[in-house]
Amino acid sequence: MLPTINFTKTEAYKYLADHFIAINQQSIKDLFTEDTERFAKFSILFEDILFDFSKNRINDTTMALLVQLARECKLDEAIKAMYSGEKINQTEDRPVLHIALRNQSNEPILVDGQDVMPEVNAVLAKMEKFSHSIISGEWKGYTGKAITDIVNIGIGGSDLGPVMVTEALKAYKIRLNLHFVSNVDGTHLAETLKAVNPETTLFLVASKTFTTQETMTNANSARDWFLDSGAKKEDIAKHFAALSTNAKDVAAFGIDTENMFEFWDWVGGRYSLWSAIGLSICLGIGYDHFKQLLAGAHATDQHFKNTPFEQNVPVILGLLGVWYINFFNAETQAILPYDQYLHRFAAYFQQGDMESNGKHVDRNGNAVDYETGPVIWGEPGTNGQHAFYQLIHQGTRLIPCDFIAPAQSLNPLGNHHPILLSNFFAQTEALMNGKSEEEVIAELKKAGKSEAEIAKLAPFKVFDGNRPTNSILLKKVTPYSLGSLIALYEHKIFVQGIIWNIFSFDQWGVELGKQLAQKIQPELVDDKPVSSHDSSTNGLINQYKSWR
Ligand SMILES: O=P(O)(O)OC[C@H]1O[C@@H](O)[C@H](O)[C@@H](O)[C@@H]1O
Repeated sequence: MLPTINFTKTEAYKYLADHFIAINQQSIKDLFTEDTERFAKFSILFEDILFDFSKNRINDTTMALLVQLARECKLDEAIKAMYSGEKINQTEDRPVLHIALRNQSNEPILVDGQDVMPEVNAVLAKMEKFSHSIISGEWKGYTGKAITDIVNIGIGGSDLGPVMVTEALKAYKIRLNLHFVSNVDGTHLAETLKAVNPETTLFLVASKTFTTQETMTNANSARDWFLDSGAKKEDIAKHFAALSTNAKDVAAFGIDTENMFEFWDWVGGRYSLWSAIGLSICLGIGYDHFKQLLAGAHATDQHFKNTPFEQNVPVILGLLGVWYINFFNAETQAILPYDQYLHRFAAYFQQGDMESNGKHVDRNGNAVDYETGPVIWGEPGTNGQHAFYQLIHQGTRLIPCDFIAPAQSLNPLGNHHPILLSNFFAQTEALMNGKSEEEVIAELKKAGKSEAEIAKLAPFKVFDGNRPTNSILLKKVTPYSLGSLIALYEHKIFVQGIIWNIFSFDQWGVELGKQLAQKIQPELVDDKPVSSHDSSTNGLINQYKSWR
């Protein structure tokens, strides 16, 4: 059982509330002037990842109190409970064990007294064998040709992780072309099918439950398309595989259970890229690289489990988020990767974070009276700079930002990378320092502006600064470092869920819309006007019927 402490009633929270008043008067810039050790103090080198959190609105007291908060909320007990396979996903009565999927130490992890590692390793071995035979061309399609294209059909956690990782590691691609179909909008599948040949395509139907409407609709249409191409029913075995926990429905769909890659109900959808759901990753970059991804995540798992909170990257990331959300009233968190390959990183953690911590009922079943999970958003730099950074620099809202960049480029083209990185360094400096009125006036004078022009323009050119950022500098994007980075963010979400006293591993909030859609679908079959809803929904449905 997880602790059920209301963090706003802790001693640390009370101290933090007082401390906030003091720190709110101070600028990060001044904090740097006061403390020459600040960078050394507030940065952590974890393997090949430098995590610099010194450009935050914190000092020694803040960090000590935040750590005290984590202790009072019994974060240590919660971490132990997760790692030992306790059923901490209490509303679904399941353990939360994505750490087992990458447990390279092979130390037993028990669920109901049974070690899960042999099963985990057996599926990994099956993935290894299968991906080798597809990549090598040994596996043949129904006309005897090698597979050239993989189409992963899945949605949510059965799509976003593999998409993000295969994009991030595109430089490691071996030979297969990867496609991802998630949206039930027929356009997604239709456009994908235009680009592939049924004789050389392997479909992966990725669904934990194997009941998700969008995925099953896309999978059925893909199967029809395949059979319409002249293939026979028995050829499905050569062109369809399933990644699922539901063997019964996989067999009913017509997929040979030999081609089923299993995982378990203790793997949350949004934490499943490490499981059989990662098969598209194996096929794209090869099993050895997939193993490296798992090894990187395992290193983070060890760090999270064994490192004192003061030096623990996910703990600090999580606590800083709490600091801004619950004391500074920040509503959003930006994730800004300065790496084109990481262009889906923020989108991936939109599900990871918002589906986990977008909750308003605490672990006692009571509505909370404080804010919980933030809105996660972001785009790769420098594109974001030319789009929404205006608001981050001069808008009215405080937006904590995570800047992420690799020191080494995988495409060292001319001077592109130094230009990219100079922007990465400049932005966090600018957000912290801002530009004072005196500086603006001096600049305008130098540019030869008149007194009147200066008075008119100066207010618009001032930057308040004092806007907090984390910088995460990776040596290089590799399968290993990416695995570590993803796991850092996963555990950050866990930390925040524990502090906010919410359940991070269920997702009841996605059900209502699904239920209503199921009810509406039969109402769309004929042209009769509907009157069973509110006037807006009736009006929209009836207009749709008259236009289609
Ligand atoms: O893998 P499945 O069972 O098809 O589920 C896909 C997604 O379905 C959504 O409804 C859930 O909110 C996600 O968490 C999940 O990842």
